[in-house]
Amino acid sequence: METKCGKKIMRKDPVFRISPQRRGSRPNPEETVDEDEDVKAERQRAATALSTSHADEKPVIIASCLHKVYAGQKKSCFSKKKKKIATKNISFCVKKGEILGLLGPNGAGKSSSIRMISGITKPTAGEVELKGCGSVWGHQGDNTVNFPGYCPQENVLWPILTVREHLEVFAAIKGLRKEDATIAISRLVDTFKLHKQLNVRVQKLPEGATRKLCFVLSILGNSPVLLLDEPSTGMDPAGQQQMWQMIQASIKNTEKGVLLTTHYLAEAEAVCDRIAIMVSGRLRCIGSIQHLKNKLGKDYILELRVKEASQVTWVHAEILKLFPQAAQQERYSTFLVYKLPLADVYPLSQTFRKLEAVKHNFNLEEYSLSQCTLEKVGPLLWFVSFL
Ligand SMILES: Nc1ncnc2c1ncn2[C@@H]1O[C@H](COP(=O)(O)OP(=O)(O)OP(=O)(O)O)[C@@H](O)[C@H]1O
Repeated sequence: METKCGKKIMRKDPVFRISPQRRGSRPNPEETVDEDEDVKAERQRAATALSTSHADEKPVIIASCLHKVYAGQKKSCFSKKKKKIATKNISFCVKKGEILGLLGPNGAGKSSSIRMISGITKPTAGEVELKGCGSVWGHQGDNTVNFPGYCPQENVLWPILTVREHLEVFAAIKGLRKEDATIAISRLVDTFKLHKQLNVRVQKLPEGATRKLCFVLSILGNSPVLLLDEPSTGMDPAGQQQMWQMIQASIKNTEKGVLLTTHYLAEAEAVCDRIAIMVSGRLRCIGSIQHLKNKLGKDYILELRVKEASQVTWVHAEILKLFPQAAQQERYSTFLVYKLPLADVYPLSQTFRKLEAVKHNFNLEEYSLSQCTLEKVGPLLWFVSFL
């Protein structure tokens, strides 16, 4: 390989990148303050899971008190190195058959977390245990050499190797027997329609196809743990859909677990069973999508379209009379939008009766009452960073 690719390329070699370094860090004893109940409960779950000796009860991924401080760079020879805290004592588990989404703005610490879990980056403190790969960082090391399926954020591939050569090299590294590798590769090539690109060198592939190859390489070998760092970046919508289906299909009714980082709420909502939100290195929220909506989007959105502009003032007054805590969000000519707190909306049957009366009395064209979607919750997520 070295003769073929040259030294420079080998330094960025994906094989070395996926070779986990092991152990050497201790759990962080630092107390965590002002954490929400869901985050605290997850921390406890991770700690308990680490200490259990029953293999059946172990989650697929356990990350406990992961803390990462980067040394930082000197701005000048006179200034001191400024340390950067990328993650602050984060803990979570991924259960069997679960896809956990790690969501957060740029610089939240998602990639640092996934790199520590994959074994590539050494945590400053904390423990990681992966099913089938043993203790990546922590006390009870073993000598297991299985690799997790890892799709890094950057496409770290050999530019002059073809798609086929990548698939074959990765199959060999992951220990697949020749006949198993042939079957697995041909299945993946069919699923992702890679036939035409099989003999194309990576340097000639379009961005979306390169990303797809990275993802395919991560799922090759059937690892029980899949770590996907923004896998769909640069893909077209059809490619994204294919990938989402593949992720779900590959873990359905299995004992595998997936950790997926994403910027896209739509992706998290489409693929993930639970979502963890990271802001400024801290875990701020973890749970099902419904939990997230309940926690961050307690409000309902009422949208009304009035037929005649002359009626708008009357409709507005009526809405405030019926729902005293309604907060008007927008008004475009005859279109009105309000935010209604939960207390004003329940019981829903009564609210719909009131709205039907408004529709009838004020000749509304239409109205809708809906709970915040995850997309609507979106801006609130980033708002959490100011809490
Ligand atoms: N090798 C490094 N050395 C110094 N600081 C780093 C290093 N890697 C990451 N950081 C810093 O740590 C913080 C967290 O970065 P990280 O890449 O984990 O965030 P992220 O949530 O994955 O962001 P993005 O979505 O943009 O990838 C950022 O402020 C980043 O600048």
